Amino acid sequence: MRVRVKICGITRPEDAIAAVQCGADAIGFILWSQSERYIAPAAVRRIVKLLPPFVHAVGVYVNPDKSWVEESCSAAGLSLLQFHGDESPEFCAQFCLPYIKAVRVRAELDLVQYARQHEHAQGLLLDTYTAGKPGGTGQVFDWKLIPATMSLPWILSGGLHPGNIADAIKQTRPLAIDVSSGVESAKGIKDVTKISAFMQGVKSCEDLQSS
Ligand SMILES: O=C(O)c1ccccc1NCC(=O)[C@H](O)[C@H](O)COP(=O)(O)O
Repeated sequence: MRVRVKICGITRPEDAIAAVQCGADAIGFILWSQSERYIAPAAVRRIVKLLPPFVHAVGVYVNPDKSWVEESCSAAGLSLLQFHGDESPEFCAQFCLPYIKAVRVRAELDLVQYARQHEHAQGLLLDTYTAGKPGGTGQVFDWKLIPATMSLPWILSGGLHPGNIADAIKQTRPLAIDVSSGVESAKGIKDVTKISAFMQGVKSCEDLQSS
């Protein structure tokens, strides 16, 4: 099966269109107002209307109020939720959309146990731990910390870019990958040349993926 790709931190329609034309499977929108990549739900909705069917519109939240998720996910027209903070499994599972749970990988965290706790998640998004920054850091974590087996599908994230994506896929064999900083020219502004080079890197691993 080919590796699925989510391009996160989209704020402009033209970047969403470029990502989809390059083969992205999911587009991520940061619905956490403290991010430089924040986008308001009404603006998300305008972009979502441009997406073809079967491309996921993912809303990214960090320790949100229940009411904010309810209000924004319906206003934005999301198809998938991504919780990127310390949300409990019960909190994440209470909405009418499927969710993925982001986890910031560090040696002292038991990912196998974490996956078991989030049994209702569609998958775990493995991201880099940086104190004080929930996500979108552009930093890589130590891929050796990924367990050989987990009870949930997982998505590789954190510091991926055109120059390391092929190695990342070869070394970790992820189901899916997620990128933000590595395909940007500035925070929230994507660079089509970088998106295209990133997707070429993914495609260069296709033989490996189907073997
Ligand atoms: O991108 C942000 O600003 C952000 C802020 C708060 C929580 C999550 C955020 N991004 C979520 C993502 O899914 C990013 O793509 C992921 O953290 C990887 O980012 P990067 O290392 O920049 O590729």
